[in-house]
Amino acid sequence: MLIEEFCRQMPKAELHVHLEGTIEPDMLLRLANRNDIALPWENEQQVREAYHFTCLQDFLTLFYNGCRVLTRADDFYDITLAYLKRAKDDNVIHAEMFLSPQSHLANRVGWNEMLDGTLAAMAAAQHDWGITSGVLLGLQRHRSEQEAIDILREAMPWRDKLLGIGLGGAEQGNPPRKFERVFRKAKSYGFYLTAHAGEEGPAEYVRESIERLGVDRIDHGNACLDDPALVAHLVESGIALTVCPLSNLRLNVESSLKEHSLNKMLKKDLKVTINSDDPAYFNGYINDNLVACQQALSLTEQQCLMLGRNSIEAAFLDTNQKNQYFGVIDKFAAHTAVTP
Ligand SMILES: Nc1ncnc2[nH]cnc12
Ligand SMILES: [Zn+2]
Repeated sequence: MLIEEFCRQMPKAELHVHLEGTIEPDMLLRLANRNDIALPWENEQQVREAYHFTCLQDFLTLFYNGCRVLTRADDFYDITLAYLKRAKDDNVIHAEMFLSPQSHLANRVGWNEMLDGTLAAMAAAQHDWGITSGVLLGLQRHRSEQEAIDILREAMPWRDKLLGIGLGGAEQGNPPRKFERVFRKAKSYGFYLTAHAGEEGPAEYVRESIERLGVDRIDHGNACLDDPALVAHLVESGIALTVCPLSNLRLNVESSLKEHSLNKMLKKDLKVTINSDDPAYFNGYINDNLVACQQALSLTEQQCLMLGRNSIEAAFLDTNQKNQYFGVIDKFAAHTAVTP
């Protein structure tokens, strides 16, 4: 088969996707209608036309506005199931998804609505399609650390059902060190830790996320390339970067896929994975991202397989589960020939 088809069919994990960023325009309009929420758009085309951004903040304003359509457990169920179905169709075998509690609490939507719906859809997707998944609470960095600590405390009843925490939102001017205490607490609860860093912010924020927050993974991480000692540390420690190429283009973090940091990251042996971030807003799911990079950078079959294996290695799964998934990829590779 052609390498493009090989990328699409390869079993993979998605490790960086925001559930609220998966609400497609038709779903957005349907949920708004169902919950009697006024939106400034009347049809799908108007919604799509609004999805043009010059920077991260531009996008975040629309993202938070879109969160308003989610009010009941059913809404969270529907968006989670729709994403997992779409991911399964891209041959995703495991997904780790951010949920942004502060966005919903600000809209007077409670924890039961958010998590009962989301977790029920995850169980249904595993039962029906065999796809495994986990939820990370995406804390907002423009809000206070005290608020993040409160969020962590409020999430305690669901502790065993959550994978961990992440840090997202407007990066510039909101350094990771602001959240040192909350990350320490989360670690003590046995949570996995990750943070968006080096997307719009500097390499220093990637370094701080590692040294002061103790993260297990970096989301994006593009700016790390500006600091050779940091790159060496990332390579040596095996800390993975969850790179989101089409998101980077849409938010003007990178100017083209041919010039994308991914190329340099691969050359420097950084452990990179390819992800979609907010696929409904950036018009690209994981396979769209993978195929676009393969085409732009002429990635080889071996490089594509490495990206697939990296996604399992960097997942917050136990060793047995990882070995099982490595086996699935190996079997795929052994039975699939790429036409030159
Ligand atoms: N790309 C991104 N960066 C920071 N916060 C986000 N929240 C959702 N998508 C995000
Ligand atoms: Zn993100």
